[in-house]
Amino acid sequence: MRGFYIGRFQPYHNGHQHMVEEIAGEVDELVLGIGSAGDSHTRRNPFTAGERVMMVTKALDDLDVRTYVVPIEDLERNSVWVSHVQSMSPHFDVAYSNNPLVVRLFEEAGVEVRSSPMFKREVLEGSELRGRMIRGDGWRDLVPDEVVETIEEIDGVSRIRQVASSDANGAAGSVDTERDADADGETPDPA
Ligand SMILES: Nc1ncnc2c1ncn2[C@@H]1O[C@H](COP(=O)(O)OP(=O)(O)OP(=O)(O)O)[C@@H](O)[C@H]1O
Ligand SMILES: NC(=O)c1ccc[n+]([C@@H]2O[C@H](COP(=O)(O)O)[C@@H](O)[C@H]2O)c1
Repeated sequence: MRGFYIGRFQPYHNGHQHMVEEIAGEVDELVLGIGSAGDSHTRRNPFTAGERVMMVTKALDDLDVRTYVVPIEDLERNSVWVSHVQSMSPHFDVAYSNNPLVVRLFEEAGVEVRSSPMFKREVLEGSELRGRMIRGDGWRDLVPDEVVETIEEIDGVSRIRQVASSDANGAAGSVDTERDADADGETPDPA
């Protein structure tokens, strides 16, 4: 049986790794989708698809399950997104996600979906990690060692600080208003 798990992985952290280890116990092969693959160099999506491929490929090297890493760009239309995913991925039998929209879209398309409880979500959340990198607070213990290596190789902390501070919405310096601060085209939350 082949499973599919998609995330933005900005960055790939120990919550994702925990979920992958659980999935690995249920499937023979795993497709890891790198979501929002066209996005990079924003506060919410600082890393390129290639950099995220590197993070997850290295972090999954010791995993006992064959893994295929597939970058998947976003589409304007949610209604055809599952077909888009299927067109980019090896065939899969079950999708894993804790994202309510993703769960709904797969279920409506007739794909079996499995969810799992969030693992240490108070710290293992992408936005929390990005905030820690910007502020200079501890983040290295919250991601696999291979992700630390990749982020250091690409000078990722310096990048995320720069894109956060040069943000077009004038939210420079703010570390708590990521959605507002991001210049990636998302509609900001109302103040
Ligand atoms: N701590 C966690 N435990 C279990 N699943 C998680 C955890 N964090 C994220 N996930 C799940 O992994 C998938 C990919 O998540 P994603 O890449 O958006 O990470 P995130 O930590 O939620 O990041 P962000 O804050 O950037 O949105 C989603 O299904 C998400 O619900
Ligand atoms: N219409 C679309 O392009 C569409 C719909 C649902 C999810 N997605 C993507 O799937 C990924 C889901 O990952 P998260 O669970 O990490 O949010 C994200 O990259 C998200 O942008 C895209």
